[in-house]
Amino acid sequence: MTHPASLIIAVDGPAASGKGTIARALAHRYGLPHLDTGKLYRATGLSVRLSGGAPEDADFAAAAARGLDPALLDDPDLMSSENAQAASIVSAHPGVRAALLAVQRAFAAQPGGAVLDGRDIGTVIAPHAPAKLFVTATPLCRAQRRHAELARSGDPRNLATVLADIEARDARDSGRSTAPLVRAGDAALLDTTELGIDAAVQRAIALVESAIAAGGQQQV
Ligand SMILES: Nc1ncnc2c1ncn2[C@@H]1O[C@H](COP(=O)(O)OP(=O)(O)O)[C@@H](O)[C@H]1O
Ligand SMILES: Nc1ccn([C@@H]2O[C@H](COP(=O)(O)OP(=O)(O)O)[C@@H](O)[C@H]2O)c(=O)n1
Repeated sequence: MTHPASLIIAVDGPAASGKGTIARALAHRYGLPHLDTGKLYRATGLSVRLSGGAPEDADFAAAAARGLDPALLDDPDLMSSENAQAASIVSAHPGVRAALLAVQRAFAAQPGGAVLDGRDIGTVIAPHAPAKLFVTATPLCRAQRRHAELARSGDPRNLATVLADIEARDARDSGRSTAPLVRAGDAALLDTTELGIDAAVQRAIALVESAIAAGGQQQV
């Protein structure tokens, strides 16, 4: 199939649903740059923690987001469980989201297009993206995946703790008033609970191809 000259693919979903895995595979498939937007919120949470601030402090967190040091994106603590909770708390502050908006919109608007994954790509960052996926899986399935991933990195948390962490984050991400985690009305739903990685990626490609066939060019 011929593809539009510029293609933006928005991939949203809850923690450990497989959205990052799918977004990376789509970026490879279509030769597009990829942005894991969760890392921006994780870096903001980490910055607040390293400065001794509280993630609940909206002004402190917004200042951290405005002055983000790109080196934090490579910090070993970025992907830790503690930092995931901090990211979820700082991400609910409107000032944090406002500070991180421009860089994400600019990434989406680059010539040729891009793949972005997060919570609000299809609703806020790139609402006119022609291809949108909402990736999900049951909480237990997501906890099992994240538990295995954390165990590989040496994190000793048990499955029940990982599940509780994921449910707390889901509730916070879905319940916040600014840019909550919600499926865009025009996003295709992709439940990966019963799908392995290869099957999930193939399904994602099929959904993107359908969206391209139905849509065409787009603006951010
Ligand atoms: N369909 C799948 N089946 C099994 N494991 C998966 C699947 N998709 C992703 N994973 C694994 O689950 C973990 C979380 O996936 P990831 O893509 O990082 O999720 P997210 O970006 O939604 O947090 C990773 O270890 C990844 O390899
Ligand atoms: N576009 C985004 C991406 C992440 N986030 C927040 O950042 C946290 C970490 O995101 P992440 O994508 O790295 O988390 P995982 O899904 O990989 O566990 C999430 O729990 C959200 O609170 C957000 O609010 N908006």
